[in-house]
Amino acid sequence: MTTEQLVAQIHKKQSFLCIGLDVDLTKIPQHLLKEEDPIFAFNKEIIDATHHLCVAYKPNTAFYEAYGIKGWVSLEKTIKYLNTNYPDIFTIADAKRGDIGNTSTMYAKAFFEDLGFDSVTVAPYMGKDSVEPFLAFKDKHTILLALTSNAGAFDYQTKLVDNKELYKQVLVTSKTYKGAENLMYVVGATKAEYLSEIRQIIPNSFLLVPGVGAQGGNLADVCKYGMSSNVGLLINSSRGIIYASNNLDFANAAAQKAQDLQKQMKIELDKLN
Ligand SMILES: O=c1ccn([C@@H]2O[C@H](COP(=O)(O)O)[C@@H](O)[C@H]2O)c(=O)[nH]1
Repeated sequence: MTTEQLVAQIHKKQSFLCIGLDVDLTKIPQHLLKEEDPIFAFNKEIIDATHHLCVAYKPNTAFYEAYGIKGWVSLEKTIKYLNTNYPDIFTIADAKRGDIGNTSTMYAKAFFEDLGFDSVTVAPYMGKDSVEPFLAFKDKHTILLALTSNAGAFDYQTKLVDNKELYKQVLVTSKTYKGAENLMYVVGATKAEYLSEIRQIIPNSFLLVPGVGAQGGNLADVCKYGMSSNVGLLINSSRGIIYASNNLDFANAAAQKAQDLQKQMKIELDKLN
């Protein structure tokens, strides 16, 4: 999917919500455990109930890898289900990969070609030759970790390197990479106060913003400081939506939570006009 197509979907749905599919078998409704593939059964119901309220889904691969080969099969079924039934949805493999060049190429093939995701999250710390292999794929997006939502973000990301915070070095340097037009960046909703300065460096790049809901980030603050003229935001909520209920009504409860966020997003989008 191109960035222009993503922006068009945001305006059509009046939403820049990304729903995180972080499936933990200890948290899903018990009746689904009788299904042959409980993870996929859960995802399918969540997706069918919420697809009209969001523009993106983000399975975090850790939640699938934790279940071994069965988990990987559930991930594959989930992305195929999305691509077949909801081709206008932007898909994010939250895998936080990155390695020496030939290995990064294999990661990119795995997520873009084999699984068919639109984007993958990548850690920037092995540098240019670890990121550019992902950028070589047409109409696929590489989402670099810039300033993450967790407390440990302050361990390294805000430290000065050549008189500039490391996360700013990541933003400035990555803009020079071949294929940089397909870069997006992760900035935590818990770091909203940094967004004005981030926007001075990358005025129009899309930001994937996790950390609203369970982690305490505030949607209005993210929009106030982080929204660009092309919207430029995908705000993610995982636990706050998918675990709204663990009863039979779980998918409706998830849709209600998603709608609450979508309504707030509509108000923010109206301010752009
Ligand atoms: O800085 C980051 C980068 C990634 N994440 C991931 O996003 C979701 C957040 O889940 P919630 O349940 O909405 O808190 C999860 O997959 C994280 O691994 C992040 O939180 N912060």
